Amino acid sequence: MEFTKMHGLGNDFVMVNGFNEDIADPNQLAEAICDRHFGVGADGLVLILPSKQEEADFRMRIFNPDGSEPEMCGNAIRCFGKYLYDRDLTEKTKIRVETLAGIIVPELIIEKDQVEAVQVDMGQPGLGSTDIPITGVNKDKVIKEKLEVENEEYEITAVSMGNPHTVIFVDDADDFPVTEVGPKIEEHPRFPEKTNVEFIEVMNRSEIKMRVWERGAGVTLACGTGACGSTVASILNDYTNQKVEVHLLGGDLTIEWTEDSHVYMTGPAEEVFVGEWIK
Ligand SMILES: N[C@H](CCC[C@H](N)C(=O)O)C(=O)O
Repeated sequence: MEFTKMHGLGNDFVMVNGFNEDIADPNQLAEAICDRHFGVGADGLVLILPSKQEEADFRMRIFNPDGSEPEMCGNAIRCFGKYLYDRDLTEKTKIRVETLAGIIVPELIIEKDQVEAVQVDMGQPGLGSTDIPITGVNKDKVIKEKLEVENEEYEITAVSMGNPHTVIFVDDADDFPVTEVGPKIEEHPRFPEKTNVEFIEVMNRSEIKMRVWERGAGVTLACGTGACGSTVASILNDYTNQKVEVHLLGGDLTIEWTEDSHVYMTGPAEEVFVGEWIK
């Protein structure tokens, strides 16, 4: 099976063209191929598929290294758009992609016939407790909610980008024990679908620093939906303006959200190599 290795700010993916390859058990394949010692190694498996919906051009399915299938992936959808353009699978530069989070629209920014960057309409965030979902609270915005984690209490703001994000504001993101606290919140019983966990240091009203523990993946160098959710959370708490530079371990994303409208994410997408999976 041919695959293409791509990444968005070091959040890396094995891309497989579902038009040419028949994948019988993508959950199992994701676990095997994402393994960094016994497989290719990646933060996710991404399938390029024909859309089942009239109003979409293609369909994207994403699988975490633990085999789970999340609703969306921001860094992957930028890679998805570049993949299609570079292989002449579309002439469009604004592509409508069917996902479990709805139709998401990457727009390719082309310079000298190269994909310089990708701006993505990530849709509207879900703010209510049932959107996340989170139990034990019933509000249309989950802001400064108390979460008991073993003998600690955290103040969280929860936002859905189709997938769940639990945002905690901290004084020093570099210094925070992400690998210790992240999994306890990911698996917390108040999250029926588990959750991604973002730790945010507000630098000023237009910059935040983000560290992330991803649902089904653990620490990653970048998380696109997480950067969107964290920006929405920062605006809801009036810590930042509507356009924010998000500084991640792998680089920077520009996120913009005007209340009651869509979230827009802009960032790079890179292709690293093509390979053949023989297992
Ligand atoms: N692990 C995430 C999916 C990948 C999201 C992230 N890699 C991104 O760029 O949005 C989840 O289970 O919701």
